[in-house]
Formats: sequence, C-alpha cells, structure tokens
Amino acid sequence: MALTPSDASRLTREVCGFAPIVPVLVIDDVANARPLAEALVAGGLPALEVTLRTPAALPAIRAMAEVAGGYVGAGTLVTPDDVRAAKAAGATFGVSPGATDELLAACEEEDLPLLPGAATASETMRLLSRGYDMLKFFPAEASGGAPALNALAAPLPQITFCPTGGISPGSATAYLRLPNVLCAGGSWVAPKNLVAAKDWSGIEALARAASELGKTQ
Ligand SMILES: O=C(O)C(=O)C[C@H](O)[C@H](O)COP(=O)(O)O
Repeated sequence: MALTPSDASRLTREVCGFAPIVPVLVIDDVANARPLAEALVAGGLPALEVTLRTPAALPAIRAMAEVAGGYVGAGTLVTPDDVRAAKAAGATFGVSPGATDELLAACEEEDLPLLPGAATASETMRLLSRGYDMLKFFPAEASGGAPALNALAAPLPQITFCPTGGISPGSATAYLRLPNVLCAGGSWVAPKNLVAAKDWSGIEALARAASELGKTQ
C-alpha cells in the first residue's frame, strides 16, 4: 500500500514532536548502536536519525530498532536503493538532505515516511505541491540560520521544519522559538570521543540537556 505524502508528513510531524532535538548519528561500530540508543532514549530523545554514511549504519538501525521507546530513522537517503535498504533494516522514518522525484516515489512505495530536505522557497513550494508540509531545513546554518527560516514562515506558514546542519546547543534555541519549527537535528549529543570511550552516561547527560532546550525561553 502506498503512503500518501500528507500521511508521510503527518507521521514525520509526530516523530519530530517527541522532543526538541533529533540526534543525527554517524555509527562506525555496530557494537555501540544499542547502548548509544539506550542512552539517548533514557536522556529524553526518542527519535534517532542514523545516517547511511558508514557500513555499520544498516546493522546499527537493526540493533537500535529493538530499543524500547526509541523511533529509529535512516538519514542521508539519496537513492531509491537507500530507501529500500533502510526500510528492510527496520527504519520507521527517513530523512534526506534534499528531495528528488525518484526518492519521494520510493518512500511512498515502501511506506517509509520521509522528512525531505529543502533550503529555499522554491524547493519548499515544490515539496508542498506534492503534499509534503513537514520538511527538513538543510543546511540550516549555512543557508542563513534562524533568520532565513523565520523569513520563510511569513509567506509559507503552512510548512513546518526540522532545521539541521551546523546547529549547536547555543544556536538551537533561536530555531526552536520560531513558529514554523517543531524540532532541530544535531550531532552534538553523540560526539565521536564519547562514543569511542563508550561514555554512555555522558551521552545520556547531553541528551537530557538537549531535551530541555526551548522550554524556558
Ligand atoms: O545526512 C543527512 O541526511 C544530512 O542531511 C546531514 C545532517 O543533517 C548533518 O550532517 C547534521 O550534522 P551536524 O551539522 O553535525 O549537526
């Protein structure tokens, strides 16, 4: 059964509503996948994006999908083959830095709710005309940051974004205050040095701090 773009956006909107930050993860060693997911979920970040940038990514999605309370998605989806591999590994949603007709069609056919990427008004409008109204704003900081996204809210208030790319705990708040932002993506909650050291309590603490972002401002 094919997933409609509006259903896909409804589902990604739900996933993006769980917490203010979606960790963007690059996994080198599949042995770290499960404890990393457990630490992030325990810290209050249930939605996780595993980027398909390493050989360990697909087995990592498989391992993380078993963690109770987690919603594991696949990031860096570029081709229809990526979509099929992500779905087969158990990803419950997909994220792409952009969007192509082929990628959108594959996600619809595979029933994989996609958060497609856009950085301009025209890219946003093209996705809206196909039925997608929950998008990733990428690369967020390099595309003008929160002021650029705020400017898009004026003519296109019906679109909600998850800005990602270059966002830090310091800059996240400015995005989370915007009316057209539901959450932001960031890699800082799982830094390479803490993952290599298997410092799961350190990562849980970073996740807990990220889960509080946007609440008091
Ligand atoms: O892989 C993807 O699907 C992407 O679009 C790129 C990621 O969103 C950024 O690499 C986020 O990483 P940071 O900039 O370190 O927060």
